[in-house]
Amino acid sequence: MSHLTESSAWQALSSHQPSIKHMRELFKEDPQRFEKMSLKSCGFLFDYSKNRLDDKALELLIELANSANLPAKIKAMFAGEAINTTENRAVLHTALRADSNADIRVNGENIVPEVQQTLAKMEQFVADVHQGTWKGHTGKTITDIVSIGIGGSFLGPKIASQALRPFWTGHLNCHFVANVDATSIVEKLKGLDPETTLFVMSSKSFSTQETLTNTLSARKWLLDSGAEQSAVAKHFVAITSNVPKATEFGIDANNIFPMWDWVGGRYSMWSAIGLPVALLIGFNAFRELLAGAAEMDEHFATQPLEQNMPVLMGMISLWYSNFYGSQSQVVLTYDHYLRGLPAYIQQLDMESNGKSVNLAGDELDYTTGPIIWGGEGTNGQHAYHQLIHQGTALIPADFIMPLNSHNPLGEHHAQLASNCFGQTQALMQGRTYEESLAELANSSLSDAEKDVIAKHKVMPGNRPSNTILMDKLTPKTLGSLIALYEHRTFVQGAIWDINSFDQWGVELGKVLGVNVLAELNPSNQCNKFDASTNALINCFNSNQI
Ligand SMILES: O=P(O)(O)OC[C@H]1O[C@H](O)[C@H](O)[C@@H](O)[C@@H]1O
Repeated sequence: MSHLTESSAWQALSSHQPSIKHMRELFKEDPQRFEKMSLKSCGFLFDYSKNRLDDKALELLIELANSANLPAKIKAMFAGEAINTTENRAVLHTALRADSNADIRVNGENIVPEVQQTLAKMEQFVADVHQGTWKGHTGKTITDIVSIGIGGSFLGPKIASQALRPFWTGHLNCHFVANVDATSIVEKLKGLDPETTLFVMSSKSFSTQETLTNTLSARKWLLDSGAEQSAVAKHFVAITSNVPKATEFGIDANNIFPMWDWVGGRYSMWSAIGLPVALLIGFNAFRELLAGAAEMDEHFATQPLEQNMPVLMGMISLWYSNFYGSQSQVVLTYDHYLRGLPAYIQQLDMESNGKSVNLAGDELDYTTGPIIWGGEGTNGQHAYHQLIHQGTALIPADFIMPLNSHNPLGEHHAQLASNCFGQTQALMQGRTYEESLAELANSSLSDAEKDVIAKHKVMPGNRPSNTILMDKLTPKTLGSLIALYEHRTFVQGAIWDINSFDQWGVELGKVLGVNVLAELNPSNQCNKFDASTNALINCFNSNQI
């Protein structure tokens, strides 16, 4: 038994869980349930009343958070302590959106001035590109940005650009290349003009195979168009923490935007990794994005645990993972512009909390990160909501929706909202056998047939959901929303005593992939590895199924 599962709060939660009534009963018993289990802050209404929680469970979850020293761990992160213990690094994505007068030290040095200098460099660059001061090698204004990056160097800018489409200034179009599959870059370059295309190469390590390969192909595309080598300086900029490797690669030193090792890749869109977003929406709007995140930081750092949105979201999610055996959780965005957000949260949370040893390196005796997935509503209702309503798995859901659409059109938004709210209600209350049978009362079925069909129509309900509403999707609310999920992830990692900020699990596949690559050529009959891998390699080499 670990320190966590031995704790009195954990034990109390475990013994209390079976006594919690069906949500239908909880709502019947307490007309004030919504008032007691909802929160307004940072422009959000956070409704957590449709959860399998009573007052006692909530109280014990907060007690568990305190017994895990969550308040002290939150302070340690904001203070720049090396909480990423396996890499001996601070975790300071919050510093990227901190006030310019803040004093946040890493190894005794205040890092805020360099963050501000980089923001200023970004702002000037955005202005130069927008105003045509920055031109291509033939003197033409830039029309298209091609962002090359993967993982945390891709998904943040990608989904933020998509979410903030109504805020694009109109100066530029943007294309994202991530996968090493040539189809990605070939399709994205189709129809682009080498004279007016700017490549933004994003790689914290400057050693990611996919990104380097795509950048080499992009450079070849430019030079094959007849451009001189000197043209590269006008069509490539880079964001990296590895400046020497970037200059060695041929990126002009003046075109390199720094980032730092105290920013994790999946937490980096607030840094110069967010340059594609700033180029699309303008720098003032990018500052709004940062301000939204900063507001959530302030909330997270100052609010008592029981009034703290990321803490409540994190603890409620943990409640289902550790006390209901829930293996996956779903994020449902009832907004087409937010259709990419579930994938972003998936990367953020699963790469952070997909761990199985604690900070000391000991195997854990409890579940950690859930499988995060999701998509846009109402599409999911026609795809996977059946399982969420009537499947055997318990899948807690987050519903996210703005009150106001950027595209008000007749009944559309009211119908979207009615679906969002109707789904959370159906998940909560379900449909009893008696209700199902009553619905069949006038059917021509026999009594025996009605009995069977009614059983198939029963929906257990008691399926939990959080609902997050905002006035409108803007750079500010998007910033607060993403920061909310960053801190939710932090909360869970802190309780589970794991390192949410390294990712040792992604390395082996890459190393083995390099060994396989060395065996891929038509004349080679590989027998170096296991029978399966050898066979796959030889099938590829022979180009024959
Ligand atoms: O930004 P880069 O150094 O190119 O890394 C890109 C991505 O690759 C790695 O595999 C990590 O899993 C990600 O956290 C990272 O964002």
